[in-house]
Amino acid sequence: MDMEKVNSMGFGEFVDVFGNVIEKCPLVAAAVWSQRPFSGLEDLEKHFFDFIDALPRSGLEGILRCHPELAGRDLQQGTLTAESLREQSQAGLISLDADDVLRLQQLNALYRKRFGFPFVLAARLSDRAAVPRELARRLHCQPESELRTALGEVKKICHLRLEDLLGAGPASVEPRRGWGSERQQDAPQRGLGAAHLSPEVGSGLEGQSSHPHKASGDLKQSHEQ
Ligand SMILES: NC(=O)N[C@H]1NC(=O)NC1=O
Repeated sequence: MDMEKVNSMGFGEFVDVFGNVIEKCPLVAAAVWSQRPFSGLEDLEKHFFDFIDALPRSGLEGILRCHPELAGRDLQQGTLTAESLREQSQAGLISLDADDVLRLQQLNALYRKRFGFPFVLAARLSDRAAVPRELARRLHCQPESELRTALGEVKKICHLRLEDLLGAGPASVEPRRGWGSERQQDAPQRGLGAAHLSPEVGSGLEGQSSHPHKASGDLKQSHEQ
């Protein structure tokens, strides 16, 4: 999809296509539509980020609270959005054994209790070993810096989803200003999770979106890339 096409979209189509680049927050896309035309992906992305950055703290926390836990209840119940399912599967989180799921759920619960919002991490930039490690590390961070780190992850997820939608090729994530102070070294192996998917699990996932927005390429496709 090129920018000409994006700039020609009516409100409804734009929100249909971009409504989930911020997980379960189509309001952000609805607001960004008014800012068109966009000169390119970076410009489009900047409008999403500017909207987020202008939110009061309650709005920032609200955005974080719209995210499903990693390897959490939505995954067990099949109620993840298509995008989130794809990301969690790429990180290998859909094929954890029971002990690993339990450990992650315990860490997620501790994190939510401490900070009041779920642990958010760009799963596609991580893997099944790094996720619990990073979660355990961030549990000890100060609330204010943790809020910033989590929002930085929301922006990384947004960036990758926009790249998927705009066909910008294999998504790259260079650290950018405003993405928070999170470490990069725990997040090197994109796509690693595919290796952990059994064919049955992988093929069973494609129709599982609970979300009306288009998946950013189906799971199978992403495994074949
Ligand atoms: N909790 C959390 O980080 N969820 C998000 N991360 C990601 O990559 N996709 C999500 O839904």
